[in-house]
Amino acid sequence: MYDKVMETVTYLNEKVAYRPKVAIILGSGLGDLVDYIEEKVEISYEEIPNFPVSTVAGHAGQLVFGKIGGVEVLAMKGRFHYYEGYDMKQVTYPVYVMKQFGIENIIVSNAAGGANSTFKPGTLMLITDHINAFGTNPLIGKNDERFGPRFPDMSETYTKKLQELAKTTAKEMGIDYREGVYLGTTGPTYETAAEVRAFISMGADAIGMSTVPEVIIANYTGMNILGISCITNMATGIAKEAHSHEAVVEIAKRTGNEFCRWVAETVKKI
Ligand SMILES: O=P(O)(O)O[C@H]1O[C@H](CO)[C@@H](O)[C@H]1O
Ligand code: HPA
Repeated sequence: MYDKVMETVTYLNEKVAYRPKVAIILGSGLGDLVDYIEEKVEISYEEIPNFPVSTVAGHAGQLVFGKIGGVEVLAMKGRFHYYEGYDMKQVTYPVYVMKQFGIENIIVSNAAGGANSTFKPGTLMLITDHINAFGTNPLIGKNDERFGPRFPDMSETYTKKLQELAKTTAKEMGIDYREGVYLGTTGPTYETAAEVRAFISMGADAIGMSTVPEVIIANYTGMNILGISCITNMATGIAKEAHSHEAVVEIAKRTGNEFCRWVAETVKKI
């Protein structure tokens, strides 16, 4: 794995002059953030050695390098989900690459169902912590100390300093946000109402099918982490209507503007 990662990193180093310290993983329907990136260099996943290819609607499959307000960034437009059939090492492969490429701060975003009944579609939630309900862990297997320790601590997974920065920025910009716990499951089924009740009793405020594996690896490799969920629907049992991915993407796109403004301004201060 290490050699493969380094091969990918060498390719990127040769292909682009940018050396960003900040990366952003864009969730379903949140790809418009790349419109805030100037002097872009875009690379399709197909072109990148050892990179998996994204198959989900609303996920383009490109690495986008450039600048937001003078700060160099790397945006991942299209992520890999466990339910697509990738194994956990493939799902998290880009995060390993980012770390070796020099990324120190990662912003992870997602579209998620609201489990906290005080949320509504369009609510932006700053992730304060997560629950891994995938039933597996991307670090299962032999550990390679060149990436990180065998038993990573997760007592401050979502970096307090970045949370404070995002909160201050939101307040300055008049952006409304909530805070909460993200619970990640495998999908691809949306939850049953009984599962949502169980997840709420476990402490979930938002439910999705991504983010947790990437964050586990970002924490393991020693990155600072900021997470934002865009609540696109209320979770099953709270919502009156049935779910569809088309509706998820549409709401994410519609409310994505606030998300993009918030992330762009926060990036400038990192
Ligand atoms: O988490 P992201 O990739 O934003 O997407 C969310 O939206 C999709 C379901 O509609 C799932 O992939 C879920 O995880
Ligand atoms: N559940 C799981 N994942 C999701 C949801 C949901 O309600 N909405 C968007 N992604």
